[in-house]
Amino acid sequence: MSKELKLALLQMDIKAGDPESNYKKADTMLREAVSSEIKPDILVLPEMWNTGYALNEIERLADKDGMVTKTFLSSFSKEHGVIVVGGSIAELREDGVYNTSYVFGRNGELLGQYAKMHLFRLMEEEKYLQAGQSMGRLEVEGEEAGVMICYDIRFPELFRSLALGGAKLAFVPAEWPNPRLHHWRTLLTARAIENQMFVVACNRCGTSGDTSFFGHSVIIDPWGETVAEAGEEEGILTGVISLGLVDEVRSRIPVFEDRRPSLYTLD
Ligand SMILES: O=C(O)CCC(=O)C(=O)O
Repeated sequence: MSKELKLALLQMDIKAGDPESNYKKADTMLREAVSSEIKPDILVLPEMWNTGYALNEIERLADKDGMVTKTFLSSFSKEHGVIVVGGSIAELREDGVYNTSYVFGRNGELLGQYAKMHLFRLMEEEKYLQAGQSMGRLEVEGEEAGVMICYDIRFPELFRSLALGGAKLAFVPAEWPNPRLHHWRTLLTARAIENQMFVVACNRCGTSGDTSFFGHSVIIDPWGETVAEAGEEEGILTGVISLGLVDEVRSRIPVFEDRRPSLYTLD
């Protein structure tokens, strides 16, 4: 059976260092998305949407053990019977701050969580954040899926491992800035084509200090075709995908059967 999923990506402007206003904005956009005509099954938020990149004050601003965010997203999922891929937030744990994504199911249950494992040095993440130690694997509507965050798309091994584990769908919350729109599009498209999977990437928009973010949240199918792509403005991007296309593409060009991993060695 070919599973159809209706998606809503919340391309949100984020106020650095102002969680209160960001929670309000997320709440407004989530409500807008569930009442939209498409009636989405899955809603996706961008990266670090609670605090933005207020890294200097991140320990003070971060959500302790993610409790505020988990309560908020879990009750929203349950109230509306939807799946929420909660982008990511700054989460304060005992050993520091993590860039963490939570995914909640239709009954408000936690389907999975993932802390960003590749920290982005260009934005000095490694000075302020702790790196996650495991992949973001989860099951969505009975299908294997993965969550990766922003810079992770530069690491094809991560996507390939998840795809080898059966993932048909990858969610990518991001705060990907100008001027690297070309990298954003190309890397996301490559990850979709090489792994023959859907890639659902939700970027932020707006500016933060000297950094501007181009939006262009996008849904890409396993052929590398764009199902839907946003512009630069704040708003909700919707699209419908059919997971049956993954099996179709994988049987037409059997990349996974044709791999020769025993030969991929240097000696
Ligand atoms: O890799 C890039 O160019 C952007 C990555 C990034 O902004 C991030 O991971 O926060």
